[in-house]
Amino acid sequence: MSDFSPGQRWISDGEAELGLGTILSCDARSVTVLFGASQETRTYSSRQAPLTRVAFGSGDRIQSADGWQMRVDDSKEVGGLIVYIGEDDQGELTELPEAKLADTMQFDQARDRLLTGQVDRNDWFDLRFRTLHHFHRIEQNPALGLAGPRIDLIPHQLYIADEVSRRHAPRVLLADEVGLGKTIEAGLILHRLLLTGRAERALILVPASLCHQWLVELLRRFALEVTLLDEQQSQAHGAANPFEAGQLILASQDWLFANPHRQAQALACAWDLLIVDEAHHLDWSEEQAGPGYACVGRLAAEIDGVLLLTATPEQMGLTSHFARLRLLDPDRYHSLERFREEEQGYVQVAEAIDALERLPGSSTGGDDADRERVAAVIDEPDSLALLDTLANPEAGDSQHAAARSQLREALLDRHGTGRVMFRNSRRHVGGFPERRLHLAPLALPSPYRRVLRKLERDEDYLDELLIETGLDHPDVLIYPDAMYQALTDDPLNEEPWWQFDPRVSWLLERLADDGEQGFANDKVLVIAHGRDTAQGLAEALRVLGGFHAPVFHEGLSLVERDRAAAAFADDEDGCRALICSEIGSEGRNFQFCRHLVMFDLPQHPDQLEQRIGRLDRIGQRHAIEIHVPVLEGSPGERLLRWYREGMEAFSAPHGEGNALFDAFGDALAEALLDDESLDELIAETRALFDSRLAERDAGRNRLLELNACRPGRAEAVADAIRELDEDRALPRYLDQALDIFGVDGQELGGGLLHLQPSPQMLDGLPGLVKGEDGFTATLSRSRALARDDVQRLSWEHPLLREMMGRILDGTMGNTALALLKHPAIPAGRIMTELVFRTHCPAPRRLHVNRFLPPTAVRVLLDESGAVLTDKISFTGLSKNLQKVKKAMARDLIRSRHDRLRELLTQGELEADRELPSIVEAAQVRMRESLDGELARLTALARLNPAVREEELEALRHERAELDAAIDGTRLRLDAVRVIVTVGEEAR
Ligand SMILES: Nc1ncnc2c1ncn2[C@@H]1O[C@H](COP(=O)(O)OP(=O)(O)OP(=O)(O)O)[C@@H](O)[C@H]1O
Repeated sequence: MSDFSPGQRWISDGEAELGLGTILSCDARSVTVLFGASQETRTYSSRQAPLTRVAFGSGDRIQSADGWQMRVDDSKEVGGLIVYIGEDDQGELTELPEAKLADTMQFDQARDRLLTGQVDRNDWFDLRFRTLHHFHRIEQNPALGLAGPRIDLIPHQLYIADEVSRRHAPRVLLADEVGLGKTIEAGLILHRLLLTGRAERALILVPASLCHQWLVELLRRFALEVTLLDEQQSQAHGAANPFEAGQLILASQDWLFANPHRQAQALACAWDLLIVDEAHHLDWSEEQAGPGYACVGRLAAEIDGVLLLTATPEQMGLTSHFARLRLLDPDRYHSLERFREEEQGYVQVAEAIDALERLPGSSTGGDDADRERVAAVIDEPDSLALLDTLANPEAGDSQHAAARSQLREALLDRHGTGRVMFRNSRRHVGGFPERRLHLAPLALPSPYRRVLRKLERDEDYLDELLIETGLDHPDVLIYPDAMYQALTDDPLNEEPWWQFDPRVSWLLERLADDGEQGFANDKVLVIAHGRDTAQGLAEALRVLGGFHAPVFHEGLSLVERDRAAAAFADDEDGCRALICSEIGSEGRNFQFCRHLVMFDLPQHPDQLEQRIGRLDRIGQRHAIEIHVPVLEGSPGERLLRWYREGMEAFSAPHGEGNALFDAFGDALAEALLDDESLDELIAETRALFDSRLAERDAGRNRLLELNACRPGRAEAVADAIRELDEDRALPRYLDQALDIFGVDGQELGGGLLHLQPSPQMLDGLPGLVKGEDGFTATLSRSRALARDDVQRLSWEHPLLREMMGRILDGTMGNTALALLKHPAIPAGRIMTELVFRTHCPAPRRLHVNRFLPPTAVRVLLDESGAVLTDKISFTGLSKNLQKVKKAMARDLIRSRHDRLRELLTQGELEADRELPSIVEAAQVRMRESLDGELARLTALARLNPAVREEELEALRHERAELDAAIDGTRLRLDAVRVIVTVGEEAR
């Protein structure tokens, strides 16, 4: 057709991704086009070629094949070809023939796509606008990143996760008591940082025995897929750095700490977050740092965000505890001496915080006393000013509340372990099951008795025994089976310990007993201190009772351990008993079981608590039955007395185990053979225990508790999550998005939905692969919690994030044309509905999205250019629109090309009017946040000379950079819909 001539530039309607095409040849029948950017040539029938002529107009930016750019002012036609006239990058007036346009020119901007006739479906445009609207709304929701995971809303966890993940580079010790959900807290923090784009890469280091559990929890609860790395996997990467194999790497501490080469590789990668579980094993002393501490120390020096998890932070002693805090915040924890002194002052600070709650009021006596209590612990001018505000009756309630909360924060932050450590205890969280102790006194068998009597008679024999057995003191006393085994000269001919040890026959009886305290119909977890004991016991049950129980100890491979744990967890065919060694079971979740047998006792009270913590965890629905077989007259029995009478170790966690062990551990070892010294020791232990409890309630722990969960804030987060859970827009959006992406959703009843890819599905989506079965999901949190096989759909689910991301990052729905029938508007008029989006280019490390998420500005113009935005809402308009065939849409656009171009330019000016208020609001948010942080550091610097000036400077610099970045925000056209009015006859 005569429309075509060689050298003209056209674009394919159906394959816009081919780029800008050039007509090579044409005649009456066919036209051949070369698409230079994709090296493709296409020949079409001249009469029906799906091509649109590319013609730019005034204001458009175009690129030349030589790389320079031009803003078009005008154009002329020379021999059927367009020549553009405008200013180049240097502001010089110049000409550019269309043949010289860059083949690679992108037509992904809404403006270009529209003007070149590329229109998407009307419902895509609709979805795009709604996506932008919801994305902006959700990005700003205070619960973002905490609402998606499949967890129960437990206040102390939500508070910690929210508080920590708001921080720029969180570095904290999560130290809740065993089983209160530290893994969940760490998962929530990680999830939020990833979702908000403030972290991309995380390294998670956990004991080998917990690798699989972490892997499963992160996937099942947080929909996070992590890469589990071990030596074998690493070797498969050859010379490449295996830590680059994924964004989220999970690795065993045992492996990494022992492997300097792999440590160097881990250090060579960029990470945003380091998570270290069971961090009490990172020990440090002034003479020497353990290998774990050294490795984590090096990583923590490089990585901005660090989460250390431990239920028993002081298990390795106060010095190690302090060293771990220093690793997190070297500025705050610069001197052990000072740290110790500070701890003495905590009672006063805790009292001051309680007094703060009672302020303000008139100047009556009681209030004065409270004010003095607060004044006694502060001397910084900012805090004094806050106290003055509280004392000022003229200040309103909200000013009082704000001053109180800031002062509280300052006190918690500057005194005590405030910002760095979070420790919740069952005592103040509440709602945990009762613990019941059942003792089974058993006669001491003669092979054990013989040795013990000799030890009691002959003081020197202990040294001989230690040499002979190679065991440590007091292990040799409290683990008689190990002692016996070590003394056995000829293991083949002498009977094994389990043949005569009455604890074995007792256990077998219990396993067969179907009474209330028997285990015939129940699961039981058996923990023994040593791995050899655990193995021997399993053999004994098999040989003597035909009872099969898997063993779980540190010597097993990961797979073997996981297999054992899975066999135990299995409700249907699983085994009833699992035998664990001390270290092997740490951190594991066994709350589906209520019976715990302590086959022997550990030496350290924190280990005792770790044992009970396997069962006493969130999710435990029964009272916990703790069974201890006791060999009468043995050191083990004396140890039991120390635990029970000295510190009530079996009734509830008290967190004083390490202090008591530090004070009396040595004396205890001596008293294990002597009842008289034991009585004295128990009395002393009890006295210290009682006094520490009293002190704790007033001082350090009171401060920790105040800091670890602030109920008001926790409730606010939970409310925000519930609001998202109940968001009625979600099912509507989901319906529309699934339909457009080609996913079939089938209601299964009971709030369940089965999602299945349809043959038309647009590419693969998370969990959905064409030709494969999909997955079952629910919007309900409680249903998802009740059923492991059902996924929970939320705004944060990967499927929704992916669909939203594809829409917002791509061109999908950024142009449309629709018809509007309206009796009051003459037919043939056009309206343009323009959607602009804020763009704030800034380095990623600034996380500018926290203050300014992509924000939409909608402008609706009628043909005359009148602004109708406020008169006709998006929804009001949208529901009255009708779709139109693409070819007709292209013709309509072609026919109104020039007017559309003018309207687009006018729309830009209209939208720009909105920009200053958007920028200003973001600036206010940014300043509130950073100025607070700056004030905190400045105040800390006054108390703590180790806070470096460079650090304050860095923060000031960040504030300045953010300020400039936010100021540089521009609006860009994100999508445009042309609306053409039609008369009633078109109906
Ligand atoms: N909010 C929650 N919703 C549902 N389950 C939870 C929640 N919090 C914790 N749990 C479950 O309770 C158990 C204990 O949680 P978690 O493992 O996080 O505790 P922990 O403090 O890390 O324990 P440990 O001190 O033994 O390492 C886990 O099985 C976990 O899945």
